[in-house]
Amino acid sequence: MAAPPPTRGGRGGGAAAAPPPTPPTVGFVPLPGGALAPRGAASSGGGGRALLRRPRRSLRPPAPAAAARRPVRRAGAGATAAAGGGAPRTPPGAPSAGITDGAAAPTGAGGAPAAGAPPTDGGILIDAAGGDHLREECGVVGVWGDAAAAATCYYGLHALQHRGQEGAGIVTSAPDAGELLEHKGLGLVSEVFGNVADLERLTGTAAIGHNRYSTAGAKSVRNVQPLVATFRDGPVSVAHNGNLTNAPRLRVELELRGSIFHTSSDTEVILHLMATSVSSAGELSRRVADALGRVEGAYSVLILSRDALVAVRDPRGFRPLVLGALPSGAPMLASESCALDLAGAALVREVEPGEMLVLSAAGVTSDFPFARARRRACVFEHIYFSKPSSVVFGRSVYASRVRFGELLAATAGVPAADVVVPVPESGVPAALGFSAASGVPFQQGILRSHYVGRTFIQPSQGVRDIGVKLKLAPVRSVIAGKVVVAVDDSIVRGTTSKKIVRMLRDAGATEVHMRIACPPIVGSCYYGVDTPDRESLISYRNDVEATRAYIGADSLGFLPLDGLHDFLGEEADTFCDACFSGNYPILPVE
Ligand SMILES: O=P(O)(O)OC[C@H]1O[C@H](OP(=O)(O)OP(=O)(O)O)[C@H](O)[C@@H]1O
Ligand SMILES: NC(=O)CC[C@H](N)C(=O)O
Repeated sequence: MAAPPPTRGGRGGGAAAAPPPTPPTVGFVPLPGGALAPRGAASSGGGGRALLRRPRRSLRPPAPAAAARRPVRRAGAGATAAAGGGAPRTPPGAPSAGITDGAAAPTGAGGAPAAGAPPTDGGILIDAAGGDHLREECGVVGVWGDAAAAATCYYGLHALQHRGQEGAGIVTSAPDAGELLEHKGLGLVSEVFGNVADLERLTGTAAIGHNRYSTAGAKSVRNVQPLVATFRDGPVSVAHNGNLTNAPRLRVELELRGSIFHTSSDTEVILHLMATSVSSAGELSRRVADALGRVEGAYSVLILSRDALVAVRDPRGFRPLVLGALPSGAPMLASESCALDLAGAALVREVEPGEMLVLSAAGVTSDFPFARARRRACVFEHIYFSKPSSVVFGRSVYASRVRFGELLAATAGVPAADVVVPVPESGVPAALGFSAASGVPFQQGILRSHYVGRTFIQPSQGVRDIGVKLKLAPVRSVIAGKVVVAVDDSIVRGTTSKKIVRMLRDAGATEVHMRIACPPIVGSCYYGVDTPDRESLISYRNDVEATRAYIGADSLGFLPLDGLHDFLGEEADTFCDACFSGNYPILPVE
């Protein structure tokens, strides 16, 4: 794929160097119950095929004392970025253009910001508004027909803790019980379930669980999932990973028809749409299909009633969802395969985009009740979110990251480097790949404290600044007197990179070259990743050279977008890369 024009110094990738310039741098596992064959005409499972099969395949630059929220500036002409290209801009503000498929967001002439963008004056973006670190999404887990359902979910949530640290919860269903049992709260899984009695109280053989980091709605205990509602024919609970791009509009419609919302979460619209479904007297799966047929955006969702567990992935399959089987044969569902691993379940396959699985006493059925769409799996799952031990979208996350590092070494190598140092944790596999491909030795020149969780990295600039120092420490014996290549998975606000460069220089590095194993992030995510507003993304306002100057590195290089596409190969157009390209499969509807 051709790189966009380098209007603003190679936003799409490549490297920028400080003057003097450096060179460019289970087999089949039976489930309890009956039918295993998909029942939808368009089922990818294929008429007689077994259902259980192997898978197919914080820029928050610290503001100078008087600079908080000062006018945005950007690098002007003359930036010294190397190869790469610009990426289209996302439209200003939250667009309301309905659904598009593959439509690039409006771009100003020559790659400049579209109309409505803040003024620029040739400097570097400084934006001191609040915001957390990036790794925030949500994780879901579910199990059916398991005597220890709540405990299995608990382990699954532990394995998925990296996907959300704001709140956690588990809801269980016992056969013949009149209600669903729930326990949830704000905090980490270990905090919410710190009292084992809370877990023991959750009896039942079916359960769903959720780790939340909000993408819509407040960070309040009310919004912690799974959400539970009581319909006239029984209670229903929902756990959702993703973001519904038309939730605000649906909410207004529902409220005008009398729905009373109890949360500010987008997820609640699913419950109200189910309650008001034309199939409200019918079986759960029909209501779910009716409801989800009206929502747009990203959802990997688990819905539990007294009689069934329904798992659905949106037609574009933005967010992951896998099916596994416990040693007993009981089916388990999770955002990532690492949750199956911890619970002792075997990975069976992905839930397909647009697929609805219904787990009940009758067995497991598969259906594809929605209009088909091209898959748009989130490529950032491979770059940053998912755990390296997971298989996501049919690919090993670890292998992807190592390959990103190898490609980075090939496109933005550092001649005469002495040592490759990863920025823990997410930068480690890419640094290994960079080292292997370049022949420069890998060393753990930065160590991560295991006693600092993100709980302590609060959304205030002062605490965030100290947060990086609390979390990461240099190893002087590795760094001193060396030309260091520091490899990280991504730059969001630039906070971490700036601190890392300073830290390495203070530890005696003679040169520090930052290498980033993904393209510059230029757009916010509308599909369940809690990226900050694009105004806070350092690469939205700054070209590679201006970013390099801000973080203070001797050179800065990104994995180019076309390199990422080459890596994805024939699957490239089945991945969503909107945060790098501005190519949004669906735009939000207000
Ligand atoms: O540019 P910034 O706004 O600083 O954000 C980018 C940083 O955030 C992430 O690390 P995180 O702190 O989530 O830790 P991890 O690598 O251990 O997941 C990522 O790996 C970068 O290091
Ligand atoms: N990150 C997510 O998947 C969040 C789920 C849902 N949109 C919420 O905000 O609760």
